[in-house]
Amino acid sequence: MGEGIVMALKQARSQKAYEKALSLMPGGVNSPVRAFRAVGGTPFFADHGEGPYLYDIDGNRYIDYLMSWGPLIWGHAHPEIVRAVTEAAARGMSFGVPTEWETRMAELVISLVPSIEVVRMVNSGTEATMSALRLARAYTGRPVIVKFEGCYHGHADSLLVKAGSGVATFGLPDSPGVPEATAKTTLTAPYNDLAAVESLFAAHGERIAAVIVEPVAGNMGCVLPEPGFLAGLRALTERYGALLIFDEVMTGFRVALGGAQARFSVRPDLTTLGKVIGAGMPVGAYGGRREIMSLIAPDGPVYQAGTLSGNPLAMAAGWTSLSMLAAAGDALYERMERYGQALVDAFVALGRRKGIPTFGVAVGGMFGLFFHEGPVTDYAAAKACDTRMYARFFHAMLEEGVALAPSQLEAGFLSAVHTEAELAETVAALERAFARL
Ligand SMILES: Cc1ncc(COP(=O)(O)O)c(C=O)c1O
Ligand SMILES: NCC(=O)CCC(=O)O
Repeated sequence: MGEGIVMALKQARSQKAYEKALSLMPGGVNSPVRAFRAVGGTPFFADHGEGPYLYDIDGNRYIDYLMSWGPLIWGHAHPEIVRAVTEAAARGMSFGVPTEWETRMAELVISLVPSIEVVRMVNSGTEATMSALRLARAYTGRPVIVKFEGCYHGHADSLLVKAGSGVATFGLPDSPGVPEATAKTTLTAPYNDLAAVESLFAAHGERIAAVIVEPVAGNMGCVLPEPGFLAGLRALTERYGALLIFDEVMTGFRVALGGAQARFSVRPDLTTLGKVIGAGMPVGAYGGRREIMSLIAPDGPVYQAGTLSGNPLAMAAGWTSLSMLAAAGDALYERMERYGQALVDAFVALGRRKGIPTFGVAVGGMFGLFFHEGPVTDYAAAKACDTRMYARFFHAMLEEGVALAPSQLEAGFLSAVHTEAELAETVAALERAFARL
């Protein structure tokens, strides 16, 4: 560490908590990316959150841009959402018979997401993408899936191939335990490379069930689709009779109220949702054209089920959050993007001043900060970033009271409750952090 004021973090309690957790859980965590392996050091343990702030068990306060990896678009413990969940809980945690919450939620999701006519709730993004693939394979009668290098769609077998996020962070491009026969049914192409997808179709067109894509990639940092990329995928899938699946687990209700499909005006056949849809409760969903969704049991033969799917607490949280987003409208997304762009601009300018290559992207409530001269348009570029510099930067920012994702290959998230005050504080923190890099 160089010059500058270092506000040393108190860590004794988190360290103790982590040591105990390490003996009881793989890596001490319930999801690998929480273990800080990409940036080193001890993960801090959350005590509570309030609005844009996260407090750890040692009493440190952070302006939070991790936001539980995306779901918390209304910040921590938003009073309206807390009230909705508490009221629902008092009436019963789960019933195993339908509730009207589920219908209200379906109605709202369908009204907000342009391509969704019928929707099924599940409990995670992983379940959503896994189910959408099964449906696409059943609908087309074809086995093969096309995905993009560096995109992460959860941990279903078919999708753990050249995946981003923790899979990339930990260097596990092809996870042991995925049968070779399954991995072989997944073909990959570089993100933003339409010609590569065209070649895959030319060679395997009659066997390809679907192309699944993050319409803005958020699991190799934050990477925008180049103009024409999504529309090109739409045209190619149509030409070859394959389905186009937008994995909007991260982008849904985040890059625009109607998701990336609204923002970029491309209609997929199926959409997967997660994160924001549950406002912090475990929720995912998949939906699309009625004709395709009618194959799902009990209407059709494609089986997919869940004891806790459409859980009343989760629906109450999600419905309240989405209703508030609908009321806030486009202005909210414009404001979040303005804040994101201001962070990116400050990051890039500071890098330039110090001769450190920097690049960034802001889109709706999502942003990416790269130690790379840019542009970052695919996984090859994302992987070429200076991850050691990111690790130093991450810790410097933590010491300045700002929590970012603990890996270069992840996106950052804004919320509706981050204000000009947090923005100004974050820019000041960036300045002090860069002084120490
Ligand atoms: C685009 C995308 N799809 C799917 C998933 C998987 O969602 P979950 O972690 O809820 O299973 C994630 C994130 O984890 C994601 O970012
Ligand atoms: N961008 C990657 C994720 O959101 C994953 C979070 C997790 O696996 O815990």
